[in-house]
Amino acid sequence: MSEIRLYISTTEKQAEHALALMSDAFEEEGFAIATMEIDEKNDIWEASVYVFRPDEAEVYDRFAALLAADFPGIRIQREELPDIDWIAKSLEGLKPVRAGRFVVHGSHDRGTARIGEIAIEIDAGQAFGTGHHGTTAGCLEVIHKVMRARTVRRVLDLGTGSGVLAIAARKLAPVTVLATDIDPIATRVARENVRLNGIASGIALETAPGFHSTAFGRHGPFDLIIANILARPLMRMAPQLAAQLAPGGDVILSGILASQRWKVLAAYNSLGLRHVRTIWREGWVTIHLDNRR
Ligand SMILES: C[S@@+](CC[C@H](N)C(=O)[O-])C[C@H]1O[C@@H](n2cnc3c(N)ncnc32)[C@H](O)[C@@H]1O
Repeated sequence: MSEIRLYISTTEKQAEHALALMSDAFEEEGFAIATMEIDEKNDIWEASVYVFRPDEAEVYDRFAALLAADFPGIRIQREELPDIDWIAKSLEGLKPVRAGRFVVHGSHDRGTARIGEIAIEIDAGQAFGTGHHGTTAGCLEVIHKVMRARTVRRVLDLGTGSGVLAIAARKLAPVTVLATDIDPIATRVARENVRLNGIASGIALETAPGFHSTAFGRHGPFDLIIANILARPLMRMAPQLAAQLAPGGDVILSGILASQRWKVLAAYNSLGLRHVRTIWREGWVTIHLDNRR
């Protein structure tokens, strides 16, 4: 059955607002919603709800009613999506992913990087982080933005999974990285990936739940802390995370559903961290904060 995308064209700020309205109205009923950036330079975004044909008329009317007050006169557009070929779709999942300057690829796609891109090789395995998930890609994008803007020396990658983010930071600049995970399998896989990516030094791997390790004292404080975990542990660990941040440092948080972002932001704002940007990918948000005044 064909799927239909109903969408509006907005600015980034408006897309955020539309998504909040849409998540209240549609998400509980199982309709997928999303925002995506269309044109970074001109700040053009789209906010979409996905429906199957039998629901289209009803969802269209509800979408129009939802937008009437805050987006008067906005045009709801429609795109019919082709029927999905699931085999092709599953192979697509193995294709290289581009985010920031990084291209994350499997071993079957070696040599895929274009001039100026940084290749990271990760095969799908027992640890999270091939780059295909919106949270990983969001983190990669913000890592690139932060490290392009200023000199970073010490990085913490909390919940490293496959090690993809630690590898990205180390490949981008001569930083030292402490990469930790609660799961010993993840730290083993990350160690293999570090080696596979030709990184001989600069990344220390440690198995630890949250901040329960002496490694933090040895390697911190950090100029950049990246934690792609989940909203609840991120809120719970906010005081320890903030305590590990060097003055003038940056924090990248992900694993947060769009509807949870305000609570996470509040937890970190109350510790003196300031919101810099939010990246939206497939219903997940990546939040960038800093402690510069
Ligand atoms: C969503 S994955 C992120 C992996 C990778 N950093 C990425 O961005 O693709 C979250 C990882 O955090 C780890 N994790 C979950 N809770 C943790 C905790 N309290 N302390 C350390 N690691 C944790 C999980 O084992 C998992 O490998």
